[in-house]
Amino acid sequence: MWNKLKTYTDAALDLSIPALFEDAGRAQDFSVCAADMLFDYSKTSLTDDSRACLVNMLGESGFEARRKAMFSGEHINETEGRAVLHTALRAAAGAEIFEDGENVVPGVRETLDRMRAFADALRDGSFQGQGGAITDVVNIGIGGSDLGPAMACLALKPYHDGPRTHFVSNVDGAHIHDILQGLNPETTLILVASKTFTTIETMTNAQTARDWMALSVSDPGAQFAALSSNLTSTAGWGIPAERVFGFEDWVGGRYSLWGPIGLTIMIAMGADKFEEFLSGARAMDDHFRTAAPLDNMPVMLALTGIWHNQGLGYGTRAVLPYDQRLSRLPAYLQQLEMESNGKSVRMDGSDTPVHTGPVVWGEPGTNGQHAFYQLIHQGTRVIPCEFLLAVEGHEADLKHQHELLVANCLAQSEALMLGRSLDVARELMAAKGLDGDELERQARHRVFPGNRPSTTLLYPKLTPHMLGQIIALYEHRVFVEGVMLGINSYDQWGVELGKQLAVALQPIVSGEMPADDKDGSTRQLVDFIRGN
Ligand SMILES: O=P(O)(O)OC[C@H]1O[C@H](O)[C@H](O)[C@@H](O)[C@@H]1O
Repeated sequence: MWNKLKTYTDAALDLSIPALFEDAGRAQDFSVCAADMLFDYSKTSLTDDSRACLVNMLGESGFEARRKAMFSGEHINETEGRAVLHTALRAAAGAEIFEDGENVVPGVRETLDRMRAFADALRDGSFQGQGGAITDVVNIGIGGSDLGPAMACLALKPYHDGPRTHFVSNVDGAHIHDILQGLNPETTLILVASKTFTTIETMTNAQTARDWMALSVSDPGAQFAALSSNLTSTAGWGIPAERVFGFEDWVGGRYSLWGPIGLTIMIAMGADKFEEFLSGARAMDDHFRTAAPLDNMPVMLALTGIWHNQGLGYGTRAVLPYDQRLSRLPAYLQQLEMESNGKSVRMDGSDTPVHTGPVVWGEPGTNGQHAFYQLIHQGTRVIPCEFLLAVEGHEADLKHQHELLVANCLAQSEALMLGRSLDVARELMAAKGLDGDELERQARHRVFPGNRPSTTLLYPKLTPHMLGQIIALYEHRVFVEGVMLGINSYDQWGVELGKQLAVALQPIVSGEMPADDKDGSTRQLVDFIRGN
């Protein structure tokens, strides 16, 4: 399958992206409009033929059957024997989705109703802390139990009208120290968010929070709630069932913000807005499961990714939201994409013949422009850039700033594609009065190679509904890329080894055990730490 693509990638290396626009219809032909969004991938080297090859490869990968299998609750997470049903968390009330013969939607809706009642009680003050109404909510969780809700809470700041929200994830005591420092334990609620309820960082921070609260209130446990699929452990931790919001093992941690793990989002902006967030994701689900490949936004986002990474060998992908409130989107996507598709063995146990997921990274524009864009424009590596941009900002009184933001975003994709030729650079230097060797030397530094690919996702405004669409778009992109690679996007065995070794190293670091059986480097590090 990958050999077929090589014919096109070889040819693409000599293509001029600007020249492709001699076809007046290119921008439109190489774009997808769906659900009020525009995904423009025309500033890439994809052509009709290479795109058709990718669409064929998609067909050969068994994509359609796999998509159906996912939505219908089959156990496509084969290494863990689980279904992959985060889409059920946002299904319409009344929908029917079966897992092991049971319709899971009523249970999902019941949990959402319980979340709503709890969030309402916090927001209207009927749930009281030991010093009055709850003013602050701290979500203690890590990975999927942190990145999603933290990213979404920041993204939807204009909609916050509930208690303040905070996130603690790192086991580094500095994190919880700095967050709790400014809070009143009598009016703070702690949400312990952990699918497994065993993650050492989260359980350690939760205990620290309980100790902190116990210094000021007589019943610290009364201001704790749990978001988890491990109901035995939440009970063991002393959190009463009415404040435990559970979910099933068919929700992967990095796909879990649509249910209980999203409770912080619901508390911040209210259950109705949270429903809008879910409905956005649902709209993207409906689009993804029905649209033909060329009209299917997640599919084309994925095929563009495959073209750049597996096809052309560009090993990283920059995600560049020109939207300050999406500043945590790159971090969120790092887990979503790199934990999902960072594999090297296929479903059948064989090695993958091509690279799997790319390195995903990024920062919001325009900040990144003043930091790392230099390398994107003139460095030796080609880095496909994925721009995201809202047509309208929330700050009506700062429209001129939004226009500047938009202009910058468009300017970057234009500059990447068009570059600046040596001739133009020479003219610039001549205009500055240079000539001869010095003109030539200076001009060379001012050349932009151009022909650098980027895509742009435009959306009207970052509302709860729109954010739901955007996140679901990326979730489905990961699915499509995973299917084409033949890997399981829904396990994460690669995080296990370090965790096990950390447990074994703790008594060595504290000095209770010798480091004798460790390698020379680890022994040296331990000696230095102990010696200091
Ligand atoms: O929600 P938890 O069970 O605490 O897990 C938190 C995180 O820990 C792990 O190491 C996994 O790699 C992540 O996928 C997960 O989101």
